[in-house]
Amino acid sequence: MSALLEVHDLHSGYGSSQVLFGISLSIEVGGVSTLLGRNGMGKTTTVRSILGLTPALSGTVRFCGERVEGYSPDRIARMGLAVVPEGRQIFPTLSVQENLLAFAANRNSSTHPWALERVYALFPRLAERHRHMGNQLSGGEQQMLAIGRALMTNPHLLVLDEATEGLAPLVREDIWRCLHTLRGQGQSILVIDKYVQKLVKLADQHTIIERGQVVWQGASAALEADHSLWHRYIGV
Ligand SMILES: Nc1ncnc2c1ncn2[C@@H]1O[C@H](COP(=O)(O)OP(=O)(O)OP(=O)(O)O)[C@@H](O)[C@H]1O
Repeated sequence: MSALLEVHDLHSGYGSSQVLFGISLSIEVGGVSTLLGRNGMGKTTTVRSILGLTPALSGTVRFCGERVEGYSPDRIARMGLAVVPEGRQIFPTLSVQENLLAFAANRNSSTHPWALERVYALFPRLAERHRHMGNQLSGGEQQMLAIGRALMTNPHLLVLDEATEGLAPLVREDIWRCLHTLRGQGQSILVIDKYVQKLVKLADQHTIIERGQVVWQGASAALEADHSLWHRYIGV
């Protein structure tokens, strides 16, 4: 397998406040990886820096074999990097269907691209609500819509930042089920979340960060076996 995303020694921050101090991680094609750590440790900033929203101070970001630091967020997104951001950011005054169609594209040149029917099969709830406006949806439905909208771009890499945050346990289960399905279909995914118990079942590789630095990296079996890591760095 070849690396889809390779981040090397990334330093980044906001104005004079440096937040990342040398983050390195990589995701293989078809791989599922996580970024873990307590609140405020730099997970979202890492994603923002990969996407070009927060410019890197130094270090390299390679996506699909191309150096992308300095590229605009739009250009990186068009290369096939889709982020489901914290807070979902769906369009409140567009219907479910209009939200899904808003950015539809075939960015990974798939022979079996995502289309409305496929998203509705993954999330039957969205099919039932397809005429409802974004602002009429529950939190869980909004999250499903945000994931569906990202999939409609047919991304090489899907990044989920706290996708299960604030959701009821049953709805959370729905999101995990969907991510397992996507994994089975070969979708490369980077997940930021705090439910380690679920993540060790879903993902292959994990990166734990603390105060903007990588403190541990490894496979699911190693993370599952060492609960002291969970307590020390993730707070569970
Ligand atoms: N726009 C910003 N301007 C200045 N500082 C910021 C900004 N966004 C985040 N920070 C700071 O950067 C640090 C890392 O935040 P970040 O959001 O990356 O953490 P996180 O690990 O994703 O945590 P959370 O789960 O709380 O989102 C924090 O100290 C935060 O206060």
